[in-house]
Parts: sequence; structure tokens; C-alpha cells
Amino acid sequence: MIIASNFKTNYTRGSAKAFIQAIQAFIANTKSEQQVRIFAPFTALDRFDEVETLKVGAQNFYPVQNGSFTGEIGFEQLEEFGIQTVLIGHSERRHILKESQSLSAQKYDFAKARESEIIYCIGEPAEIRVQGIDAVMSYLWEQFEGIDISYDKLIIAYEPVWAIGTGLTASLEDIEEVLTRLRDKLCAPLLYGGSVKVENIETILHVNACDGVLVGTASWNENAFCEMIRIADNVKK
Ligand SMILES: O=C[C@H](O)COP(=O)(O)O
Repeated sequence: MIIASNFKTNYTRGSAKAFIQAIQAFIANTKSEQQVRIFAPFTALDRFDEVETLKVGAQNFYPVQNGSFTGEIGFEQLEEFGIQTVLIGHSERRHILKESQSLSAQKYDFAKARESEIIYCIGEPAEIRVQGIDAVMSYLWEQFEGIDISYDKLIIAYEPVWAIGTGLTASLEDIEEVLTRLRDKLCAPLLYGGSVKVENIETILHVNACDGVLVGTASWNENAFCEMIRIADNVKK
């Protein structure tokens, strides 16, 4: 399964390095078979001695190799650190940073052309959720506009916006219903994200169509993140 941590706007260069090294040691000691991803801030990216199952990724990039885009990070700056996995379409970029579907699709095409692994995030806000599952699915399918769903390095993260950072996890029934409907049309691995923590990760990972989790807040504690990886190791699917 895929167990991913999104640091968001947390951790410094030093504290991120210590965290990543601790997770590397945990994976080596426990021989965990989970595919672990850590999305660190740009300033913390580096060449880490990655174990095979742990990749450090970028939370964002501008879809250029390099150029005159003041304040942005292109792929050249990611390649310096051997970054092979990126997040695209996170709800905080869509809603807080006002990124359009068109920009998400441009980023997607760019990362795909460079054969990067892409964790592509989708999710509905609360006002759509209250309209029921058909409204939710229509909203989610719109977030695939311009996205090549047949890309073999695509991973999809379903993250209901109202469950992100709020402590409100979607019910297992809601998660199962959405992931099953996505699974009907998509071959890519499916992750759930939204207030995942040590206390609920096991039941979420047992959802049939769930191939892993993308964790924010609860993963920012090294011991908790290790515990989530350990729990995933014990879930038989
Ligand atoms: O990228 C991770 C998601 O935004 C989930 O964040 P959260 O676990 O703090 O709800």
C-alpha cells in the first residue's frame, strides 16, 4: 500500500531531514513493505539516501523546465535532487491558491512527459457533499478534465475538502462509495486523505478499493507516522 505524508508548510530543512532519516531507519529496521512517500517543502528537498520503498517528493512545481517565472520552482530545480514524485491538484492549491483545472492539467502533462510519479488529488467541498453522491461524483469527474487517466505512474488521492485538517473523517461508507465508483472507471491506485490518523487508518485501509492514504496533520509526528506504516504492514488485503 501507499502511505504518504504531506508536510504542507511545515518543517525546516533541518527538521525535515531528521524526520526523513528517522523514517528511513524505521523502514530498514522493520523491513516494511509499504510504499512510503514524504512530500517535503521545497526548501527541505535534498538528495536523501532513499531506501527503495521511500521517495521524497515535491508538493508543487511550475510546469516549466526553467525560465523567468519569479518565485516559482521548475523541474530543473526538482531534478537536481532526483525528485521522482509530485503532488498535483491538492485542494489547498485549488481553493486557497485559486489554481484552475487548466493549470493542474498543464502541470500533469508536464510531469507525465518527464515520467514522474503523480499523486493527483481530487475532492469535493462541503456544499457539494450535502447534495448527495451523484453531485459529488459529477464534481470529482470534472477534476479529471484534461487529465490522462491511463498514465501508468498515476496515483489518485480522494480527499474531501471538508475532511482536510478538520478532524472530520469521511465515514467508511462514504469513502467506500466514492472509491468504488472511481475504481469502476480508473485503474490507478486510489488513496484516501482527510483527517487520517493512527486511530482510524486501519479501518480505512480495509476499505476494498483503498490502496493507501495521504496524511497531513497526523503524520507530522514521527512516531505517529511510523505507527501508521506499522499498522499498514499488518493489514492483509
Ligand atoms: O495532503 C493531505 C491532506 O490534505 C490531508 O490533511 P489532514 O490529514 O491534515 O486532514
